[in-house]
Amino acid sequence: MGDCEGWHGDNPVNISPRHEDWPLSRAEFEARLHQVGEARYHDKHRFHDRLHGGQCTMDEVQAWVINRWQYQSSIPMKDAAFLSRCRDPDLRRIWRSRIEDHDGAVENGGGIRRWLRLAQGVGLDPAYVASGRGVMPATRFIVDAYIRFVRDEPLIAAMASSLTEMFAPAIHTQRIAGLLAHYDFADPETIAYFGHRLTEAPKDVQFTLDWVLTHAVTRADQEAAIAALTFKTDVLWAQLDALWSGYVEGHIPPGAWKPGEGQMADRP
Ligand SMILES: O=C(O)c1cc(C(=O)O)c2c(n1)C(=O)C(=O)c1cc(C(=O)O)[nH]c1-2
Repeated sequence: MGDCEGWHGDNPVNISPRHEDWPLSRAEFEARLHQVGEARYHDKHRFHDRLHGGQCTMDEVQAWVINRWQYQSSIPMKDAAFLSRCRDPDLRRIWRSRIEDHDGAVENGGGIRRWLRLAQGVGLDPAYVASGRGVMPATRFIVDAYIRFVRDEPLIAAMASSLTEMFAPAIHTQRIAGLLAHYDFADPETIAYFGHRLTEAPKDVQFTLDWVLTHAVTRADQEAAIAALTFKTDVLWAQLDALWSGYVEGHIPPGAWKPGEGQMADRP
């Protein structure tokens, strides 16, 4: 047969795996995950430049708070969906802290209550925001896709989809500085949500990244994890595309919040 290196015809005795099927080393795999964030994370979306740079109108800020509520309030539901299929008590014990971070205890609440404090700070009635009435249809569909993904996909992909949080501390740091510099509503209390995430997200990432790097050992599982992270960057990016179309360009879809609705001042 002579020199047949790299030849993969239908010779049944040639069973060596093709190069593209070889598992990535741990370092290569981790680098590929980071590349997804570098290329596609929503810190590069023009809406964030506008928000952090102080160019958003208060209507745009309110639209962001209302729509992002859909994401915030669904995160514990997607984590509950994850727990519902997880047979390992050690994994469940670690994962449930994500729900605790958002729901908190009765007295002080958690991230969800802090988001509603932000809503109040930007002049919205928190009960209106919590009702979810003003959320755009696109935002609902996108967030719903994330919950379904975590509920239905293999465990490694479900876990890897949360790894966008690797890139979140940098955007939260930018956001804290940008909001404090440019908007009167911003003070340590109204934007407390983001400060808390600076310690919560790295704790989640440390565990999940190690778990994914350790358990995704075949090339197929590694590629599935990278694809899951890519999907999740789409979830985040598409929400901002919808927001831009609705409230920067002014194409507000039927049923979505209209500027002036749900204001704190309208509270009986
Ligand atoms: O403000 C942001 O840019 C941002 C991004 C992300 C993310 O990367 O998914 C999360 C959050 N914030 C966040 O606050 C949060 O609680 C959170 C949970 C998750 C997740 O997928 O489980 N992502 C994120």
